[in-house]
Amino acid sequence: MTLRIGTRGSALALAQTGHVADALTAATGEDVEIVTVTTQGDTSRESLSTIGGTGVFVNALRDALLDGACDLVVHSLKDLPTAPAEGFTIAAMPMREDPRDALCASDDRSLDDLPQGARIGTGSPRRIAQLKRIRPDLEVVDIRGNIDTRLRRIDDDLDAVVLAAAGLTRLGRLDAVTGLFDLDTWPTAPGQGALAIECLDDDESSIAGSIALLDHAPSRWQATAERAVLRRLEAGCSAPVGAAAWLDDEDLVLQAAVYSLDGTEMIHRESRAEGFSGDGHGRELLQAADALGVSLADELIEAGAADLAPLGGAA
Ligand SMILES: NCc1[nH]cc(CCC(=O)O)c1CC(=O)O
Repeated sequence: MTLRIGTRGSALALAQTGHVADALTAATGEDVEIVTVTTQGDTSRESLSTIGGTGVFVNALRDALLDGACDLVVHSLKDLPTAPAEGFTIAAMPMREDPRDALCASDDRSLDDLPQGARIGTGSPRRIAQLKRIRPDLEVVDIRGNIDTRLRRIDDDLDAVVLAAAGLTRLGRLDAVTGLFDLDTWPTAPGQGALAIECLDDDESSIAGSIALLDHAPSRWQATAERAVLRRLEAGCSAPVGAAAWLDDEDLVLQAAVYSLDGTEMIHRESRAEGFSGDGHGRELLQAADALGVSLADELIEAGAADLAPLGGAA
């Protein structure tokens, strides 16, 4: 049997899918074929929000599954809405990459090295708020486009850009990184650095079982807790919300923050749950991770998170 993997055609998506293809071949011994799915988001010159937000990428890949054009698809988990999609299942979350954000500045400068008023590029409301919080003097410039396009702006018209370390790692562009932000002062997008491998939710097929060989339980626990925060807040992927979970021995630690868009206000909470051990892929630990995220989100709401910033809506 040949396993056909659907992917977007961006350099990042192809790099991610290449890793999944190699891992799948190694784990199953099956042949693997990569099917590039062109989405409206890749070809249209309209802005993403005009054509339906980041959902256009996800929907085009799901349509390819429904049409039978491929057997599985690879998403960046942070771009995947938290609402469960009927008829589809996330059959694996492989070992996650570094979830941190990275600074890429010209002349090897760190954030502290940047002069007053330096121009720094990002289009993410969360990153804008986090930057304004620690360096209110900087001029934040709204930028779009793929990772290479953004990196080219450094030395062109910007002093620096902020990007996910994971994307830079997967593209072999760690050379551009001049600083990394600590998760406890700079929690990133829920699920950042993780991949979701999705297929049809079909009991008759053995595909989900093959894909499940790539699942990495600790990555799934972390991502599940982080995404539960976003879901409970009813927040979209462009909300100024950061969440970061990690394992401290057998405790799952979760921190989350909600920011006002101008960065002047922040509500930050931390919580932990015990008993996350072994390579248990069982339901109970996933439910416990989800419950940890839900209760932390409730603490944020209790503290006034919904008044700080618009949480819902697409990009
Ligand atoms: N929203 C775009 C996007 N989706 C996934 C990544 C990077 C890889 C990842 O987080 O897994 C990026 C680029 C970025 O935020 O710098």
